[in-house]
Amino acid sequence: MPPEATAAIRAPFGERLAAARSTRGSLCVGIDPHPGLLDAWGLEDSPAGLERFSLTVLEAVGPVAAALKPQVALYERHGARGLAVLETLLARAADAGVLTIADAKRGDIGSTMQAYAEAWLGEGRPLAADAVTLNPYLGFESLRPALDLAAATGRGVFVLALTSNPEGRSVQHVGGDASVARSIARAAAAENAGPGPGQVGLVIGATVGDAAQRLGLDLPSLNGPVLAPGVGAQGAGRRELEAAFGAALPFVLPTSSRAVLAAGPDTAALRAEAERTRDGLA
Ligand SMILES: O=C(O)c1cc(=O)[nH]c(=O)n1[C@@H]1O[C@H](COP(=O)(O)O)[C@@H](O)[C@H]1O
Repeated sequence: MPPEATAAIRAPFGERLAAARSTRGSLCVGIDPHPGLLDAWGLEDSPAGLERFSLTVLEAVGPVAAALKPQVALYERHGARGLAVLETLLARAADAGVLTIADAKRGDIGSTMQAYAEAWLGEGRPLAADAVTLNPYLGFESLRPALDLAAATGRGVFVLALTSNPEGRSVQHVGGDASVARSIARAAAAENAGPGPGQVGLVIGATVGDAAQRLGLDLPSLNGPVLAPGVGAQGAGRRELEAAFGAALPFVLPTSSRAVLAAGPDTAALRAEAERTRDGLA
């Protein structure tokens, strides 16, 4: 057994997320250090600017969010030094008891997927977060190494089902009752068959309207969390979340990046904006 799959040293992700939501409320804040935001904060578009931005968000928003979701592309564009900043952010968040979801949207054939799983979920790996986003385009079962490693290490995954962008429909909605999105949701639910809240979540954008109901996704039987990006900059708010999820809203973790981040760099203003967003969606 590889070192990444040693016995879990933490409670299962589903339980840890539920605990964070009950104490800090149900908002995930994305850390997306776009060059324009760095500029608006008076920071350079450089690894140093990235680090200042990331640690400020952690300090200001960590205590009032269920989780933070760094978008890894914004770190990758700075190369090795950008990824070093991401490592620092993930380590500091872990020290502060703040859950992290690495938004990496990984997916590949099984042998390569094993390496992605180890990179983002493996015990002792520098980029391991509490959870990672996964892309099931190569087939849900291609994600098996990540599903198994998450279960073994008390970490989680969020599998793309209905994404917030309009182009997603051309793949995810196809097939009516036998849509790709529905098959992904069913496969995720099968992974969460235990008694506690499961560690396999779905990504369903807050902007998708009634697509989840129309395509027959049975979210209450998922027994896992639903990450719902699209709040704020992409136009969704409380009304759109209700339209998208209805009675399944308690399982949903609304997610906002740019709209909250724009309130910085002042930490008090940033925290107040995160709280205002969170409370406005509750
Ligand atoms: O997986 C994601 O986080 C994600 C899925 C999706 O369907 N739509 C979506 O916008 N996202 C991510 O969520 C973030 C949204 O950012 P804002 O539009 O600034 O709130 C970006 O990092 C996206 O990559």
